[in-house]
Amino acid sequence: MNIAKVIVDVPASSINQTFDYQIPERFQEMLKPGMRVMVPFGPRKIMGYVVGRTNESSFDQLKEIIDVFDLTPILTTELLDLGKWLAEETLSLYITTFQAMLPQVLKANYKKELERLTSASLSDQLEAFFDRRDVVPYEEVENSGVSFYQIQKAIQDGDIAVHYLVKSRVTKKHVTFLKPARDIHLLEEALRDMPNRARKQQEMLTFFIDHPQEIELNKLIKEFGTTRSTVNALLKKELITSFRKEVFRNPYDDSVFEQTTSLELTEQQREAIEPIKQHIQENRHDVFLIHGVTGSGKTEIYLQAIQDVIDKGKEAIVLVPEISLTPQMVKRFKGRFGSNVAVLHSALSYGEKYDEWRRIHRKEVQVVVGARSAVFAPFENLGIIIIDEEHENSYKQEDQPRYHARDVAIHRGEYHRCPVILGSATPTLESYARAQKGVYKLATLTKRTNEKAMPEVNIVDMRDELHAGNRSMFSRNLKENMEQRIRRGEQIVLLLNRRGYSTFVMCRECGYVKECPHCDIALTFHKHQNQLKCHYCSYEESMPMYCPSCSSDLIRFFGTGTQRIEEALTQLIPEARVLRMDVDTTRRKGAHEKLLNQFANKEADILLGTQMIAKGLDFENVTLVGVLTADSMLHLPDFRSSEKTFQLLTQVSGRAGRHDLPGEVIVQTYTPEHYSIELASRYNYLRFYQQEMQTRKKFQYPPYVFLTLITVSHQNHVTAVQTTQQIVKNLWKHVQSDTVILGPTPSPIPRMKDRFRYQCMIKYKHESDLQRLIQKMIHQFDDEVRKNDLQITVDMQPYQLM
Ligand SMILES: Nc1ncnc2c1ncn2[C@@H]1O[C@H](COP(=O)(O)OP(=O)(O)OP(=O)(O)O)[C@@H](O)[C@H]1O
Ligand SMILES: [Zn+2]
Ligand SMILES: [Zn+2]
Repeated sequence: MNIAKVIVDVPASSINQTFDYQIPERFQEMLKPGMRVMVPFGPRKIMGYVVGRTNESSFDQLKEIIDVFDLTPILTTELLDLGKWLAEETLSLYITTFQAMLPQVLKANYKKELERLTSASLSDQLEAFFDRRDVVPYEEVENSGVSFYQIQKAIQDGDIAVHYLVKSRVTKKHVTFLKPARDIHLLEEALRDMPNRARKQQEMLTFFIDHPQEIELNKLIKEFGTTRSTVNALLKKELITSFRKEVFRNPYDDSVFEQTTSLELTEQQREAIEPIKQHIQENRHDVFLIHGVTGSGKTEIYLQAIQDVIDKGKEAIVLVPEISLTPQMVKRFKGRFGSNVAVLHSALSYGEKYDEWRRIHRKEVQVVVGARSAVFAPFENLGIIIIDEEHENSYKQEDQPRYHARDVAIHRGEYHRCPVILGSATPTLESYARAQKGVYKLATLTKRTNEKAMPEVNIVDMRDELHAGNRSMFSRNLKENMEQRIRRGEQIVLLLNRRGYSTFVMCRECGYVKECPHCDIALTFHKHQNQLKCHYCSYEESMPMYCPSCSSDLIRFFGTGTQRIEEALTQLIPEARVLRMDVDTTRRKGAHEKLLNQFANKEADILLGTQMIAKGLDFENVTLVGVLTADSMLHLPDFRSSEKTFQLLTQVSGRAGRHDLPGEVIVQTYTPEHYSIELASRYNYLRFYQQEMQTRKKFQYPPYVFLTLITVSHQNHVTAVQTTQQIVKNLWKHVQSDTVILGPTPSPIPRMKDRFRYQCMIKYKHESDLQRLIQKMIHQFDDEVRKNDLQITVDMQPYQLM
């Protein structure tokens, strides 16, 4: 087994394969799959991942591995296989899927150093190698008498640690510790011999006699009220010793979380958790969909299921959407499981993320709570994977590799034979349909745990406002209610749904929205050409002057930003204290949290914001939620727009009246009769599901069909069109008879960074080997891609259609 199979770090499809390298003698014993190596590649030296070892190669004259970066594998064999599977499923490169599983720090080649962790004597060679130093640059291993294998062993035994040195050394933090250097009776002897004027030293020595365990230097100085010089005096007399120890930066101070214990479950919770517990006990895989209204106690179910998993000595992954990963959320998991929880969050620094990842890698925790990429946590003994708010689009990565965390979770769940739990108050149609078919197991929670009714939702027809002469963004009803709450010292959340603004055309007189006659999707307004276009089928027409439905000339595209609303709001109700939360006010790190704290501390009456305020927030003083324009998302050029509207309205309504004070929701809309608005106001998910499924069936959208999106971009317009055309033509020749290929059409953003973008959409029911087929089509353009800067991207599960 002296040959290594290596995936090299060259992100090009022509290089997307393993290369064979000879393993030099000195790495023979220690090299394992999942380690990173440095290898010669053409004239360069590059990084690569060892994915296997073998005895034979079809090539002779293999080049040798130059260096090995890791002393323990950073990818388990499961993750290596997962990466391979994921690359094939999503048509990504192997190298990109491996990189996606690792923290940033491990994606590059950093300098390393070895640190001695023990004062016990090591082997002669290692002693010579360290040569009384605590830390030695890794390069010194090469010409020393020690072998890499010896070092590897010492790391496994905990005698040595290896550190990757990232810029500004963020990867590690060292702390100096002190402990007695001699037996206690010798310290006592020294104490008796100490002259009386050395009072401080006496006190400290007494302390060490009473507390002979190691203590952090800074802590000693602070708590003991002593100085460095006293410590130094004792060090010099060799009564105590100091040593450095690596501590992991824990971004959360675990001691501040109040510990909680399991709650007595409600009837509905018990029914939902029972089969999950059984699967955990029997090591069985299945996917469970928990459909529970907001406040129905889904999280408590997760917590108790995880407890079972921990009791079995296994591990748990909990995925939550990035924006829901609030301190409130972290607190619930840390509160139950304390420091047994690692948190993977994009707001952490590279170093902090790396530390959390290593706590998982070293099996120091059994639970990880994190955003999308936490699904790759390097656990080897998984007992459960939970995806909270499973309907969230952020579980889909919109970049290579274009994966959905749900698919990865299920794949890992099958491998580990453990349950996968999807939870939501508004499940995706895809998941709910699977549950209806029995592919997933469904549990339904209809009641809030506190038995409180859901807040009442009032719909305001904005067309009536216009007719009554009110041209502002705020209906009279909303204004009066806001004023009343402010008088009572209660708080208000106002949602401005900004996505989709200025893209669709609507009649403000009658609410009519121009849609594509072939696709049932709002046409997108292109300002420059004054044209309306369909982004699915490339249908287009010119912008009408009058509403085709009521002949009003008040037909126009829609658009207002949060800042303008804030201004209008302070004019309307001058006494209102408003906090604005949008991408602009939350750009800086920690800003999001600060705004929420301000609001929680009642420093403002109104929290005005975009989507990001709709999730997970829980303020007891909020009694009114206003949705300024429920329609804006309804008319996105996206077949999921009704679903997204329903989800958003349901989520945001769940923010009001969660505690003692009753809540109310006011939804302003130009299309009150639309089923997603009407049914969301009555919390009727099931009816919405049924109605939406009919639409999906009629127009052949998921879950009735699968979609694949191919996007081609090039600086030259003609090249982009022709390439797409050719792909479409070739595909037609090979697909099943019931498969449809739409396009080529210009992408929703037809030109980006001076590149023209065209796309085609494949709608299919049965294509057993579509990935391979597409791969073949694309390979024909390999030369163009390499030499002519052509780009072709494939999304096997497109979500962002605009
Ligand atoms: N069995 C129970 N008995 C009493 N209180 C409970 C129980 N289960 C959960 N709770 C409490 O009810 C509240 C709502 O529960 P939880 O947050 O778990 O619901 P959820 O379904 O996750 O809500 P959301 O979808 O809004 O996030 C919490 O304050 C929780 O502590
Ligand atoms: Zn009209
Ligand atoms: Zn169309």
